[in-house]
Amino acid sequence: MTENRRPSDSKRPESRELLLEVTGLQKAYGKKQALSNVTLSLQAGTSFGFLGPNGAGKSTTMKILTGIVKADRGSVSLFGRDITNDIDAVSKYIGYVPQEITLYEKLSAYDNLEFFGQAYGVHGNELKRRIQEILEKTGLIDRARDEVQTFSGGMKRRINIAAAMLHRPKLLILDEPTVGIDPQSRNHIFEMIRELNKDGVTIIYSTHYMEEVEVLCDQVAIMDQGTVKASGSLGELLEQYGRKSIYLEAAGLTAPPVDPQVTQTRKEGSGWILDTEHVAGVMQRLLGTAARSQWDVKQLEVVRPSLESVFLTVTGTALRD
Ligand SMILES: Nc1ncnc2c1ncn2[C@@H]1O[C@H](COP(=O)(O)OP(=O)(O)OP(=O)(O)O)[C@@H](O)[C@H]1O
Repeated sequence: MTENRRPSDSKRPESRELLLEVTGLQKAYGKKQALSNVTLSLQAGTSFGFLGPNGAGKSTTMKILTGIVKADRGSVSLFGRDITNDIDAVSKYIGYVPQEITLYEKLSAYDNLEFFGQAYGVHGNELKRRIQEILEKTGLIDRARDEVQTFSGGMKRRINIAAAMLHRPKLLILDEPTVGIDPQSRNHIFEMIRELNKDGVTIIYSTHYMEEVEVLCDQVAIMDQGTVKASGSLGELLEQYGRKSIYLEAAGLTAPPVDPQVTQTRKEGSGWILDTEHVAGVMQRLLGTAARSQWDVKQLEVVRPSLESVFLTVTGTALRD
């Protein structure tokens, strides 16, 4: 994992322009209802994490946003304009990095970028300049003339992201871009995304890795079984759904202490996790009991709510199930 930098909550969404509005999307593949009702809105400049297990419907939603898949119902508008059947607006304003790498293996990185740039309507010296600039951001400028088939999966992915950026889209959609790639490429990809976002590009980033959302995104939607179960800033989700708990480890404590304000307990390592909405009161009573009962306390601390616990509360299952 790269450095633990989290985008600040000070980028208040309400001060931004509404970029994307998705309302009531439904999609079935035969009998399989992939999306039952997807509604979300996105402010310009957001780095938006789309979190959910395999099969939740993330890719289908992204494909509808990019016009690759047609929704059975619902609408998508960009800057207030309905883009459901407006392929020109989609290709002008949106860059899409699909889950599968789409590059020509026998072409060099440079030639691939030239091809995709032209396909997006960028030509001549302007295209050359943008390719040079984007290659520098990928960290692969030294490999520009090498065939893509000699690249690692992560290097290909970096070029794939670059290809989606040459027409300078306002919104970049990335579908699980770090699956199966090396840590070095992952760090590069994170840096590329952060830099793009800093330059004002809105990001939609789909993943089933919570830690990626935690370090990369300021807004999150949790998706499960074809709907958005919860969305908001990371801080809002942690506040609303995160389980607050206390970790207690004491020598010889073979069962968790009983407290009326502890809702759930579970073993973790050599100690116990005690979930509670009343951290201060429970903590105080635990300290009292520990002193009276002469527990040999090794560790007693408040555990910060995690996105993992938010996911558990919202969906009823752990993401890694
Ligand atoms: N072309 C298709 N034909 C039939 N079923 C499909 C098709 N594409 C997706 N599905 C089904 O629709 C549901 C949602 O899939 P989708 O790929 O959108 O989920 P996801 O959250 O992106 O998952 P993953 O992380 O595996 O990509 C799944 O049950 C999937 O099997």
